[in-house]
Amino acid sequence: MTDVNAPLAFVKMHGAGNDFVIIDSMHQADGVMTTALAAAIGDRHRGVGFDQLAELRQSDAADLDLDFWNADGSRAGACGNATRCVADMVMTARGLDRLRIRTARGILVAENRQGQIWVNMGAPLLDWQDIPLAHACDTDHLPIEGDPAGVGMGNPHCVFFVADADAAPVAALGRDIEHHALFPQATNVEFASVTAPDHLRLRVWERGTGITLACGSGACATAVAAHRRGLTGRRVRIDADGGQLLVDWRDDGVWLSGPVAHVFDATLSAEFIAAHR
Ligand SMILES: N[C@H](CCC[C@H](N)C(=O)O)C(=O)O
Repeated sequence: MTDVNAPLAFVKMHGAGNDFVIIDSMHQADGVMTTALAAAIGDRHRGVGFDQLAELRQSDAADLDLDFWNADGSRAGACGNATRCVADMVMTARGLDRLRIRTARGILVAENRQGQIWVNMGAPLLDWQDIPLAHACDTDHLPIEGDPAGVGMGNPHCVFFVADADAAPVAALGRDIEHHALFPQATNVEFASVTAPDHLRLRVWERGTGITLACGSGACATAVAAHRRGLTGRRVRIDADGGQLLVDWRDDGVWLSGPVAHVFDATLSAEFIAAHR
């Protein structure tokens, strides 16, 4: 039996500044994470702090299963940057060029192309039921002031195109739109400006976390929304606050790449685990 109150080792990684705690539970019978424990680890004062926590689990359908938690302990159905970080870590450790990762969204494929890791985040969800929205509407032009677009990437996104993303009120508007009635499961909120037909500037308010330095699924959703509106081609560079992401919307799905950093390895004490489980 696994001692669920044993010390818990984790890896801190950054994907373009998107900040992750990664826990490897591949050799446990069950995952160790709970909502309460994720929220405690996610608290930057009481715990460690992260934008998302990702837990690796043994899979009967892919090379590994991957689950995501937000800083408030809520679950996220997709996390592109953490998927890239985990793919990089596991492919390096196992000497693989290709990896299949099962998330809540389904099986995602990661590939090493000339030393650069790409993850296929799957086809964008563009029907209102799938994002999901509360009622039928044109997902390219949501009935919200500012004319945002709605896109699902396994998690909901509300994308505003603005003249200058750097001047956008990300915190004030992000907090409001996150819980807008049109989004029954709340939403991530993107503020994007078009720099060139292959280049966007992006700032993000993440559901369950707040402002982050980058958001992979948000970058994918923004690239999809921009192309749908005829603003960009299918392959774009996206400048997030913490680094540059690459998005390539191909026939087989939306591919995501960008920088990855292994920051440190550490261990949470048994006392911390026992107090917060
Ligand atoms: N940072 C993540 C997205 C987190 C989304 C999460 N905040 C949600 O509740 O959907 C990414 O790289 O895709």
